Amino acid sequence: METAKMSKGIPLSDADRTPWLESLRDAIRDRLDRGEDVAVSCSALQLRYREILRAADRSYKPGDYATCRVQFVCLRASAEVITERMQRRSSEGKHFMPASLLQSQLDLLQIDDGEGVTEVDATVRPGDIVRDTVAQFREGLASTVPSCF
Ligand SMILES: Nc1ncnc2c1ncn2[C@@H]1O[C@H](COP(=O)(O)OP(=O)(O)OP(=O)(O)O)[C@@H](O)[C@H]1O
Ligand SMILES: O=C(O)[C@H](O)[C@@H](O)[C@H](O)[C@H](O)CO
Repeated sequence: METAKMSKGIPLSDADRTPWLESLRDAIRDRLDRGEDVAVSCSALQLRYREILRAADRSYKPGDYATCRVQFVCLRASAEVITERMQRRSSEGKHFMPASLLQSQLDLLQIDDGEGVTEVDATVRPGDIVRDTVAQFREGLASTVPSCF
């Protein structure tokens, strides 16, 4: 239903997104409960959406972003780069989402300093994006561990 709406160029509402975010939260919680790590790729444009996903960590206290087991990476690219990628993808008939919806997504995107979202350049090759992401996480973790040497 949501994909039909988007393919007509209509942005989703919070009511459309909430059940999807809650089911993702439950899937993440299942993995965490089993002691597994998991990486999920989804659109979590707003703080309130990310708070739903952070609740996958049963110990999460709202606002305590740094200690939450759910951490976010924002893949950054300019509107021009994203538009070009989306147009290529929809012209190949590979995706339901038209490039005309991009502006509505950028209007919603909210990443505040202090929330601790890791930002990574998404214009490089996919393998380099992964490498940069891992490096940034390592740096973040290293800064929380006191040096013994
Ligand atoms: N690092 C990259 N370099 C070049 N092209 C890329 C890169 N990452 C993604 N693309 C291309 O951009 C388009 C969109 O990429 P992708 O499917 O990863 O976006 P997404 O926003 O995660 O997906 P979705 O819209 O389904 O959430 C695809 O056609 C993909 O091939
Ligand atoms: O919340 C939303 O509006 C949707 O999740 C969209 O962001 C798309 O489904 C996603 O980007 C895939 O193209």
